[in-house]
Amino acid sequence: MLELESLTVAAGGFRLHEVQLSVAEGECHAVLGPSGSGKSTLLKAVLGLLAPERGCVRLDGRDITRLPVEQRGLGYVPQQLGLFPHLTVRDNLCYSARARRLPEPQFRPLLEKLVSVTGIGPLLDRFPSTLSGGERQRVGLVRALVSQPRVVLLDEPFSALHASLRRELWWLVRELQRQQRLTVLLVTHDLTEAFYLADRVTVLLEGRVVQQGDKTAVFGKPVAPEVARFLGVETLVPGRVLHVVDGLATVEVGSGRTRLVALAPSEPGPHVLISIRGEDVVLQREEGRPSSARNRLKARVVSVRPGTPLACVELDAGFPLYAFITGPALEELDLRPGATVHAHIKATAVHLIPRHHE
Ligand SMILES: Nc1ncnc2c1ncn2[C@@H]1O[C@H](COP(=O)(O)OP(=O)(O)OP(=O)(O)O)[C@@H](O)[C@H]1O
Repeated sequence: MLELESLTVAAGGFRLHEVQLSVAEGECHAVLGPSGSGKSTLLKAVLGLLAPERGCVRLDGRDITRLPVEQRGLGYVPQQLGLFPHLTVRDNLCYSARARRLPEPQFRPLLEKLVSVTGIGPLLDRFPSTLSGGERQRVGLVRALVSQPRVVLLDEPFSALHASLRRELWWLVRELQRQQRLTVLLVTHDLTEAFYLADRVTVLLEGRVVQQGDKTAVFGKPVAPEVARFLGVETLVPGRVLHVVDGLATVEVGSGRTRLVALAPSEPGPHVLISIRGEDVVLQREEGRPSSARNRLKARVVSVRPGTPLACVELDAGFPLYAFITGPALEELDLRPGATVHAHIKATAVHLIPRHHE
């Protein structure tokens, strides 16, 4: 298990504050946050490239905070991939395994498998400077995994790859996690990647942990408006809780003409921010179709933004509401600006973020 306790790190004028984080064996933990929030600084401190001001890093209960990088037993795929320019791809790949004195028969089968899955076989005799960004990323990933570290730190490892290869490598990482109980600490901008790969996530904003937990809970129930915005929640409107009965809250939206039913907020208090993910809004052209959704709103289409795989439909439901639907559904429903639709939203998909300042 990898544990960070009250880790405080300074990098120039920037400071990462009191980070508390633990990754269980075989688990993938994603650190998410906007550019400049301190994600790479966090990884560098775990790896030993930056000395923390306070706090500690433990691996299986052992304090490794002051150990040199090479003695920590961590695999690392940095953003700047750090491949040795004077070594061929093949020698780069074998370097860390040999440095860890792994006998060839022990890493050869895994190396061959990784080379084949990532498609870097034709690159083995080339030098890093001749590779494209995506090729370098694949080589960097294979190099980190082939030395069979128990914990691997990945800093935006798939960002230069096209979508299909990226997904294939997600599969690979997941498979290695299952087979070898590989523990992964992943830094990414890509929310889909985090959702696919991670078991738990930490959201960093301006050097502080603002939310941490199971990925479904964090994505579904952001604790603060900034987290909701960062996690791509489209609908965020102020509301007022009118009453709570049996765990269900009735909320007045915006100016008060529309009401929604939601799960009760985590803290009492009337003022909330209502957060609804676009994927959770189901659209119908005709009224009266059976539905288990507690919220059924008549709305007008304001605009349609095509996209792959989901289009974004902006609606006026008495408040600005955004729905994500697939291309075929968009055609089937023939949604154009001005059209009337019915938006169905389950109470469990309406999340209320407490607001303290009113
Ligand atoms: N050595 C340094 N000197 C000065 N500022 C630094 C130094 N290292 C990092 N910073 C600053 O610290 C902040 C956090 O940097 P960091 O690389 O950790 O962010 P990040 O969340 O990984 O960003 P990105 O997603 O853009 O990679 C940034 O504002 C960066 O400019």
